[in-house]
Amino acid sequence: MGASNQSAGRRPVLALTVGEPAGIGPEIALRAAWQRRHEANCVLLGDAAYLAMLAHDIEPAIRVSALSSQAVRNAGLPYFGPDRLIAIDVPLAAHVVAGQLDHLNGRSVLATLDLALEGLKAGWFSAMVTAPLQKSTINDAGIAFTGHTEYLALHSGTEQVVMMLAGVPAQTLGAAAAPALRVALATTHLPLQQVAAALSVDGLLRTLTIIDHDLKTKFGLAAPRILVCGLNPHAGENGYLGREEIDVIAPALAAAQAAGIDARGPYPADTVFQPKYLQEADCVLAMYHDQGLPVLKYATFGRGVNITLGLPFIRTSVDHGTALDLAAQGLGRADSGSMLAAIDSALAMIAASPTL
Ligand SMILES: NC(=O)C1=CN([C@@H]2O[C@H](COP(=O)(O)OP(=O)(O)OC[C@H]3O[C@@H](n4cnc5c(N)ncnc54)[C@H](O)[C@@H]3O)[C@@H](O)[C@H]2O)C=CC1
Ligand SMILES: NCC(=O)COP(=O)(O)O
Repeated sequence: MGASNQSAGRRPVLALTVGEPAGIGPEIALRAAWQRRHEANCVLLGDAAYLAMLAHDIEPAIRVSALSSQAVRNAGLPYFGPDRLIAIDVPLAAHVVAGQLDHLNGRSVLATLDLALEGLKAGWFSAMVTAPLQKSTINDAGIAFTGHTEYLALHSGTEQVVMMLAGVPAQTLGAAAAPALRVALATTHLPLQQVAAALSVDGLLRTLTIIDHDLKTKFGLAAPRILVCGLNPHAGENGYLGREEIDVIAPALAAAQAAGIDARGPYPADTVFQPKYLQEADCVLAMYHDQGLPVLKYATFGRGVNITLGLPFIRTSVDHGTALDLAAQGLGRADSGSMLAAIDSALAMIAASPTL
């Protein structure tokens, strides 16, 4: 999957799904794609007429040319220069009111992901970058959906993937070779009550194997160092505050170490995010969503990137959601920084893994 469509000298082609139409996704996708038009050929996947209208309102200089998906299927994706953005039309069912969700548009949002998957398989795109969607709207449209991460795994036939967010913390911004904070998750969008039961020795070993493999192949790290959090307070306090560290996490770590993976722990989650530990690490593996992501967002919000490891193609995304509150206030409120970072990360990963 993901055969490269690059020719010498051409900009990498990225599929940009524009996300929930009533949120800030279409605006930040247009702004970021235009800002990076000399570095990447960002092909927007969304309602082309809506995107052209929005582009004009953002900045009249932004030109959007529409293509139908059938035309691309028939003749391939034509190469365009940086004087315009391309939108492959995925029509919406209902008129968009900024800030107001409409479940009638849920299927169209999902269809943009399907088109990106099709295009990655067909070699139209080298990577996909996703703007935020509203998970509840897709469920309201009658389709069970927990997130891009799970959907892309399922629809690319990938048994297990790993969600990882990365960003450069504010205090090291601007420093030469500032190290990124990377936080991966052992479980993704799961009710908290189900987290402990979802952890297993085999599952954690697979997670550590995917992180180790992808940090080597997509990030160019020769020997990734992974610090692993415990699940319970004080990493279980020798079993007095829970046994998952003893029964599940430590055996998974031993198996990973035996396989040559530099994974250490389990560390109490409330101590591992100190500079003393982080400077010895390339990634921290948290056991669940709200154990790891608040730390990452506190340190890097607005510049962070969400990356799905383990997929047979490159997928990056923003570190934030649909921000309906901002969308409702009109254009120009949302920060496109994370979308730019998601594009830049995808480009860096393409450069680090040209065979993908
Ligand atoms: N990759 C994705 O598709 C993601 C989707 N979501 C979805 O987004 C929806 C809303 O989630 P919330 O928890 O409300 O988080 P949110 O990130 O949409 O909003 C939280 C706060 O951050 C602000 N904010 C978010 N993005 C911003 C930006 N680019 N510039 C300036 N301010 C920004 C918002 O105005 C709000 O005050 C949910 O349905 C959630 O599932 C959430 C995270 C990622
Ligand atoms: N908090 C991260 C998040 O919700 C993103 O999920 P996904 O849609 O990228 O799977």
